[in-house]
Amino acid sequence: AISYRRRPTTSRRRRLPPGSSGFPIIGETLHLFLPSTDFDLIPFLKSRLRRYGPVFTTNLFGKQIAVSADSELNHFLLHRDQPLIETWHTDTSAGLFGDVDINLASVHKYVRFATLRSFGVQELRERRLPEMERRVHVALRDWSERGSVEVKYATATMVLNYGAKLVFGYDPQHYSKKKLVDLYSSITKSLISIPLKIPGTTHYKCLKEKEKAVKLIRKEFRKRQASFFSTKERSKGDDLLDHAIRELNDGEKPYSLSLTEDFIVNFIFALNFVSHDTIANIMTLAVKLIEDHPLVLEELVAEHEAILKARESSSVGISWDEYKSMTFTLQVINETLRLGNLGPGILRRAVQDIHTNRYTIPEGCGILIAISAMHLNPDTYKDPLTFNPWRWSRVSPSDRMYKDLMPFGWGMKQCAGSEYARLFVATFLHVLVTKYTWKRIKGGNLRRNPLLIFDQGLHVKFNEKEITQQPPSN
Ligand code: HEM
Repeated sequence: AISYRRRPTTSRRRRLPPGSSGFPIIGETLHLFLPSTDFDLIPFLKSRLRRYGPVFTTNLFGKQIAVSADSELNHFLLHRDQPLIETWHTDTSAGLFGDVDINLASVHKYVRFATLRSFGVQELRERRLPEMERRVHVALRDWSERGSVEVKYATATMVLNYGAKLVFGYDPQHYSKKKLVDLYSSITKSLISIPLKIPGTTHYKCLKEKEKAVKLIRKEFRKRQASFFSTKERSKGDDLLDHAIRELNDGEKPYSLSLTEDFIVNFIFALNFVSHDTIANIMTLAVKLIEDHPLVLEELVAEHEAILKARESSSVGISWDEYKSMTFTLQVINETLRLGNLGPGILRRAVQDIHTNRYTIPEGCGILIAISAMHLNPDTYKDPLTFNPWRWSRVSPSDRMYKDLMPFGWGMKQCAGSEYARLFVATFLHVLVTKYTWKRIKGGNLRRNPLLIFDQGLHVKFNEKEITQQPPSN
């Protein structure tokens, strides 16, 4: 077992984890871009873990990084968080999202609080479900009327339009210029790109798209700010922006944070991004995986038809209790999240020397908490590359399988949108399997660059199910 100390033992003074640093400056960065086969770990992680064991050092993007696939160490680090470690970004994502410094305690608390106020369990339970389900119905009906649909783009549109509505009242019909989803789609493409602000580079184009998205959000901010002062009546609006504007103008300083226009606009920009791309990826993966596993589809259909059958005729849509009773669906979602691994892991930086009984991770060193490697560890998950939702039946929260499943992170900074994400995917699957069938037309091949992408997209034909006439009962 690993143990932790405040100071290094003299015999093991500052022993770094094993590893290699590659070429000067670029280090081993290029290895990151060697693609994986399907769901497997990227070859770079796989080969280094085999060579050095679960904790090793490398040099990526010109920075020294300790990579940990060690369950115990990762739980410890995420549990302790500050003052031991802090959130960290690559220069590329810092350029994009850096205006919101999540390491400041006041910023972190406000971001969490404001996200949960719009997307937390209480809101989901009391208000969000009917509208969420309605939007899924409308989207699927629309897709079924088309020849073929690219699922990632289609789900991203559905999820972003709903999320952005909750955040700043976005309605795509009111915007004639480029749609928000298209701006964000181009940003996704360059999340891992070399951060050169030179015209023509991917990163440069991406920053330009960010400016357009920010402009659109800022325009809405200023419109509401003006009406806050011009109308005598207090706005009763309650999207995230309405709350922020009231807090700003009332000088409330939530969590001692002085809100500013720039902070609010940039926070909304970042939240729109994290709240849709992730969910759209998981929905797309689920569509692919379920089609590839007919027994999974069969059990899903059975679960959801049973829900419809048991439902009182007066209720119109999914209830919270029904969602919580979707045992198999939640297993399918867990398994999709485990295999899906949208990125290699979570980035942190050591704020002070971290001594374990084996190594020291030095102050300033980046830390990649390699969640993807934990999710595909054969010692924890038998046949880790197999999509097997049944592996989650009868797993209790104290089991290692359960503890090591951390697609949403773990500890103090665990994802504030995790329940919203699960609920959205469950609602989508409910409507999909009860009312539609689907067939892949083309695409569906995965690659990690090292973030998960569908090379040619996933093109699917959706068809509405023929409703079989029930014989009249006597
Ligand atoms: C499948 C979907 C999602 C995945 C896999 C995911 C993953 C993650 C992960 C791994 C973290 C932790 C990062 C860290 O520890 O540094 C995180 C944090 C966060 N996520 Fe998500 N996320 C998802 C959906 C969402 C959604 C839908 C929202 C908003 C509605 C959201 C909002 C946030 C926020 C605000 C944080 C920061 C929390 C904090 O620092 O306290 N995420 N997410």
